[in-house]
Amino acid sequence: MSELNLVIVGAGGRMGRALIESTLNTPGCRLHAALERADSPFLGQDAGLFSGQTTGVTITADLAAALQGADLLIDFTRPEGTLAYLAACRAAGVKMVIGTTGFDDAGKAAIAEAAKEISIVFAANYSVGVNLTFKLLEVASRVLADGFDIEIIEAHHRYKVDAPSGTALRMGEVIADTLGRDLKTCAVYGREGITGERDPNTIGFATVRGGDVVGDHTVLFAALGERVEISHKASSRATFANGAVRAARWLGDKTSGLFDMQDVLQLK
Ligand SMILES: NC(=O)C1=CN([C@@H]2O[C@H](COP(=O)(O)OP(=O)(O)OC[C@H]3O[C@@H](n4cnc5c(N)ncnc54)[C@H](OP(=O)(O)O)[C@@H]3O)[C@@H](O)[C@H]2O)C=CC1
Ligand SMILES: O=C(O)C1=N[C@H](C(=O)O)C[C@H](O)C1
Repeated sequence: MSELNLVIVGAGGRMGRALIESTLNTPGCRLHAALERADSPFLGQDAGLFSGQTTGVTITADLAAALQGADLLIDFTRPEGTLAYLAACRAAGVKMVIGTTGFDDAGKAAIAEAAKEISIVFAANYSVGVNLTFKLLEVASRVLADGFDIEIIEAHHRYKVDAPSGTALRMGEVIADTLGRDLKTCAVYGREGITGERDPNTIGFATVRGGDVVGDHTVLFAALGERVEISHKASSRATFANGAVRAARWLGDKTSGLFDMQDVLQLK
C-alpha cells in the first residue's frame, strides 16, 4: 500500500506541532508539506524543528505547491484559515481532516457543501475518550431526562480564543438532540446578576480559561437529592493529533462525504 501524503497547516501552532510529530511517528503516513502564514517566523525552517527531528520538509507558505501530490490536508487553525484551505482543497481534489472550532453556521455549511466533492472528517474533538463521552451522554440524558438540571463546564488554557469550546457545544447538541430540544433556544451561556430561578428546560454552559489546561469537560446532571457528573480530561495534545491522523488514514479511498470522529470510531 502506498504512503498517505499529508499536508499539515498551522504548522507552528500548538496542534500543528503535535500533528507533525504524530505524522512522523505513524507508519503509512508521510509528511508531504508543512504550511504556515506568509509572515510566519518559521518559514524556511525544517518541520521537525519543534520535536528535534530533521524531516527534510521545509515550512512554507506556498499552498499551491504543497497540494501538488498531496492526499490529505489536516487543518487545526482558525475558521477563516480553514475556509481558505477548504476552497483550495476542493479545487485540487485533496481530502481534509478539520479540527478547527468556532465556526458559525455559514462556515459549517461551506464545509458540508465542499464534502459533496471531497471527503472530509470534521470533528470538534479527535480524542477517543471524548467521543466515548458523547455516547455516554446520550444514555445519561435519556435516563436522567426528568428532574435533572444539565450544566456543561469546560476549562482550557489561557490562549484559547473561542468559547464555549467546540467540544462543549457538541456535548450540548448531543444532549439536546437526545431530549428533543433545540440547543439554539435552550442554551444559557453564563449567568450574572438577578437571573431568577433556573429554567429546567435550559442547558447551561460555563467556561474557565487559565494557564496550560489542555482541555477539561464535565457535564453535570443535578437533581434534588443526587447528581451525576461525566468528565473527560485531556493531558496531552498528542491525543488529539493521533486521533486526527487516525481519521486521515480511515478516510482511505473515500472520494466524498462528510464524516466525524464517531464514524471513524464506529460509534454511530
Ligand atoms: N478538534 C480537536 O480535537 C481540537 C481542536 N483544536 C482547535 O484547533 C484550533 C487550533 O488550536 P491551537 O493549535 O491551540 O491554536 P494555535 O493558535 O496554537 O495555532 C493556530 C495555527 O493556525 C495558524 N493560523 C491562525 N489563523 C490563520 C489563518 N487565518 N490562516 C492560516 N493559518 C492561521 C496560526 O498561525 P499564526 O501563529 O501565524 O497566527 C497557528 O500556526 C482551534 O480552533 C482549537 O479549538 C485544538 C485541539 C484539539
Ligand atoms: O483549543 C483547544 O485547545 C481545544 N479545542 C477543542 C475544542 O474547542 O473543543 C478541543 C480540545 O478541548 C482542545
